[in-house]
Amino acid sequence: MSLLEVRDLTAGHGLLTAVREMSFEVREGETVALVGANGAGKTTLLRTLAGAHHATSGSVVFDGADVTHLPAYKRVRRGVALVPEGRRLFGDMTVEENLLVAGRRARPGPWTLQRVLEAFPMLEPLRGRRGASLSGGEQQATSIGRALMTNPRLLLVDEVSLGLSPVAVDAVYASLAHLTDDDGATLVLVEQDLGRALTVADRVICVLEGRIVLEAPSDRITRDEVTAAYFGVDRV
Ligand SMILES: Nc1ncnc2c1ncn2[C@@H]1O[C@H](COP(=O)(O)OP(=O)(O)OP(=O)(O)O)[C@@H](O)[C@H]1O
Repeated sequence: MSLLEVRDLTAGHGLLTAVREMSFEVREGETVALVGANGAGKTTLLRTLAGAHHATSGSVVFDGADVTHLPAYKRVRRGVALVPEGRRLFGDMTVEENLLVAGRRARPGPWTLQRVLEAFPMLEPLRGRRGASLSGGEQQATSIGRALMTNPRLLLVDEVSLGLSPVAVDAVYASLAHLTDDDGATLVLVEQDLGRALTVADRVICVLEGRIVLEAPSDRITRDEVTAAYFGVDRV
């Protein structure tokens, strides 16, 4: 059974429709990469799945229950966690405090402060550092760790690589691989780097102007085919 079922989902900003009648499913344990140019609607889609943005029409079914009209905090309790674009840490709070705050209303589950620090070894020496003083990669790790503290069944990660050095991207992906391989986590992530998306994801969904234009298992699609869909170019 699918963990997530998205049916004809539409969402927008005022008069602008950013997500147009999107339908797709995500199975438990699967990693799905959302790719598409800037402004294609990926962030609006993730925020709508998390309940941080209102759906105009269509539905979001999580673990068999319709959550379309549930606010974000209630979706968190059911196991949906969003790592937002820009990371949005509490800058004046330490890494440890950022993690503990997220854990306060957590679902019961395996993720504790200790476990997050084990999954992201780079955070252990930074426990007492303020969020605002961290590098981009350290902030991204803290932001993912914060989402894990809620014990999610579905982790939505926006712009994993944005603003990170190649070394930091590798470190963050190593931790994500650990989550999917060892813990069977279900991931939907936005990734601008197509090569990376095809490597880490089981399936790639390409979005163009708010619509899904290509959906395929990563091992049955070429980078050229994704690039063509990405730019809306028809290749014969
Ligand atoms: N707060 C907002 N107010 C008005 N329009 C918005 C807002 N956020 C996004 N949009 C518009 O909605 C459309 C989809 O944007 P969205 O951020 O979801 O795309 P994206 O694929 O995530 O792009 P990016 O990679 O730049 O984040 C764009 O046309 C964008 O300009």
